[in-house]
Amino acid sequence: MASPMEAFNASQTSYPDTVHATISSTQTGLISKVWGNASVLSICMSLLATAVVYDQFSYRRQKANLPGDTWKLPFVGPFFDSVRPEFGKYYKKWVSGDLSCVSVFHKFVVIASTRDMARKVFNSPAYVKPCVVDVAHKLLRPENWVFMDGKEHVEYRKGLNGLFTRQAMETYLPGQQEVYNEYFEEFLQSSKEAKGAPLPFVYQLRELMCAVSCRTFVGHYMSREAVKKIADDYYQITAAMELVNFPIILPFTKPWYGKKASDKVIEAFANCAAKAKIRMRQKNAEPECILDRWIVQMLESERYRERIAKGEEVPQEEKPAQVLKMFSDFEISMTVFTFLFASQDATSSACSWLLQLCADRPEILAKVREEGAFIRPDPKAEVKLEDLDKMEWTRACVKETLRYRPPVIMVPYMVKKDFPIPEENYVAPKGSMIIPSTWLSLHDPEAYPNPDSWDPDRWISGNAEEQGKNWLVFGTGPHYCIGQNYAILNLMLLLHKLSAEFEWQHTITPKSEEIRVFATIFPMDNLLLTFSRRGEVAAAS
Ligand code: HEM
Repeated sequence: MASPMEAFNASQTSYPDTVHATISSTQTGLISKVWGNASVLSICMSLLATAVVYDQFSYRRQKANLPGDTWKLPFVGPFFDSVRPEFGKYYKKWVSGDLSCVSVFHKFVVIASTRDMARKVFNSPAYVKPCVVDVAHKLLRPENWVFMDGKEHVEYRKGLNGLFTRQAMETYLPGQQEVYNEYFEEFLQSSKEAKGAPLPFVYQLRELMCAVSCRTFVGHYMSREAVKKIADDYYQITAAMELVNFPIILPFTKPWYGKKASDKVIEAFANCAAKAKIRMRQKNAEPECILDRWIVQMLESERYRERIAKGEEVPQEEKPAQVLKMFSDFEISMTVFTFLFASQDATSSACSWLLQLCADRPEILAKVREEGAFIRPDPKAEVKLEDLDKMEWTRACVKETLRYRPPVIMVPYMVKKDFPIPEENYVAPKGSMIIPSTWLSLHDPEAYPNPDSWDPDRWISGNAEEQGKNWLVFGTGPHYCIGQNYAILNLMLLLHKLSAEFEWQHTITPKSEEIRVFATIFPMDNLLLTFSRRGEVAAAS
C-alpha cells in the first residue's frame, strides 16, 4: 500500500504546470490566511488574558486586607447577584467584617456594615459624596442638587428646609387626607370584589404612596389619571435602580425604560410648576403643596430683590429667611422629582411592613386605636398636626417598624479622594463606591435589646429614643434625609386614619417575614390583606 506521502507525490506529478502553480499559490495564500487569522486570534486571546489578569490584580490591589472573594468572576463579578438581590447574601456580607468588598464590572465597592463604620462614611463629606446608585445620575440628571457637594449642597439645601417645617406639614395634611380617604375606599372595594379573599397589597400601597407624595409635592396641579400613570411608570424607575448597572444605557434594558419613565415624570412636574407659578401670583392664593410653598418663597425673594434694586432700605425682619433665585420650571421639576425619587420606594416599603406588623399584633393595634379614639373621637373629623403629636403608640409603631425593617438598607456613596480608614488599616481608593449599611446598627442588641422582635413599647417605656447614634434609618451627616419628619408624620397619619375607620386582616404565610429586596425591602409574599370597614363583617365571613 502506498504511503500517504507517495500518494501525494504521485498526484502532484499528474497535474500540468499551470494547475500546479495555481495550487501552490492557493496553498501559500491559505497558509498565510490561517497564519494571519491565527495571529489575530492569538492577539485577541492575549489581550483578553491580559485584561482578565489586570481585572483580577486591580481587584486584589483595591481589596487589600478586606474580607471578600479571593478572585472575582472575570469582569462581571457578582453582577447577577445585583440583578436578583437576595437579602441573605447582603446579610452575609455585612457580618463578614466591619468593612468588606465586591467588584462588579469596573466598579469596586466597599461595604461599611457596623454602626461606627457606617457613621464614619456618612460623616466624611471631605472624602465621599452620595452617588445613590450608578444609574441615578442618568435618571435624575448629573446637575441635580442631590449630587452637589460641600458648600454648594449646604446652600441649596437651606433653601429647601422651609418646605419641611411644622407649618409646612400642616399645609399638606388636608391634601394627604383626601388621598387616603379615596384610596381606603378603593382598598375596601378590591376586597369586596375578591369576596374577602386576601390580595397581595404591596402594589396598591405603592400606588397609594405615590398618590400621597404627588398630592403633597404638586397638589391639585396634576390629575388623578396622571398620578396613576406616574405610579405605574415609577415601577420602571425602581427596577432600573440596581446597585451596579451595565456602564451604558442599552435600548430595551431596565435603565432604558427607567430613563424614559423619569423623563416623563420630570416633564409632568415641570408643567405643574408652570401652573403653580401662575396661581401663586394671584392675590390671596393659599399654598397647598410643596410647589406652592417653594414658589411663594421665590416670589418673596423676587419682591425683596426689586426693593433693593430700587434703592429701598429693607428692614432685616422683612428680608426672606432664605433669598432664592426664581428657578425655571425644569429646575423646580428636577428637585421635586428628587423628593419623589427619595420617598417613593422608602415609604412604600415602610407602609407595607407597618400594616403587616400591626395586623399581626392585634394587642398593639388595639392601643393605637384606643389612643386615636381618645385624641380624635370623631373619626370623620380632620386630623390636625397637634393630634398626631399626642399619639405616642402610633408614633412608636412607626418608629419600631422603621427600625425593625429599615426601608433603606444601603446608601451608596462615591469616594472622591483616597479615604483612609485607620480603624481597619485600609484606604478606600478614589473612584470606588462605598456603601454604609443601616441594618446592623438598627439590630444592635446593645442599643435595642432583643432586636429581632418588633416591640413598639421600647419607644415608650424602653430607651430606644436615646439610641440616636444607632438610629441610621434616615442616614446622618450633611445628606441626612430632609423628609424624615414628614415621612414619620405621613406614616402616622396613615396608621391612625386606617385603624380608626377600617379593619385589615393579614394572611400570614411562611414567607411573610422573609425579605424581598427591590431597591428597598418588602415582605416576600407581597402582603396578603383583606380590608373591611370597622363594625362591618368582612365580606368573606
Ligand atoms: C420612610 C421613608 C424614608 C426613608 C427611610 C428615607 C431614608 C433616607 C436615607 C437613608 C437617605 C440618605 C441619607 C444620607 O446619605 O445620610 C435619605 C436622603 C434623602 N431623602 Fe429620605 N427617606 C424617606 C423618606 C423621604 C421623603 C418623604 C422625602 C421627601 C419628601 C425624602 C427626601 C430625601 C432627600 C431629598 C434626600 C437626600 C438629601 C441630601 O442629599 O441632602 N426622603 N433618605
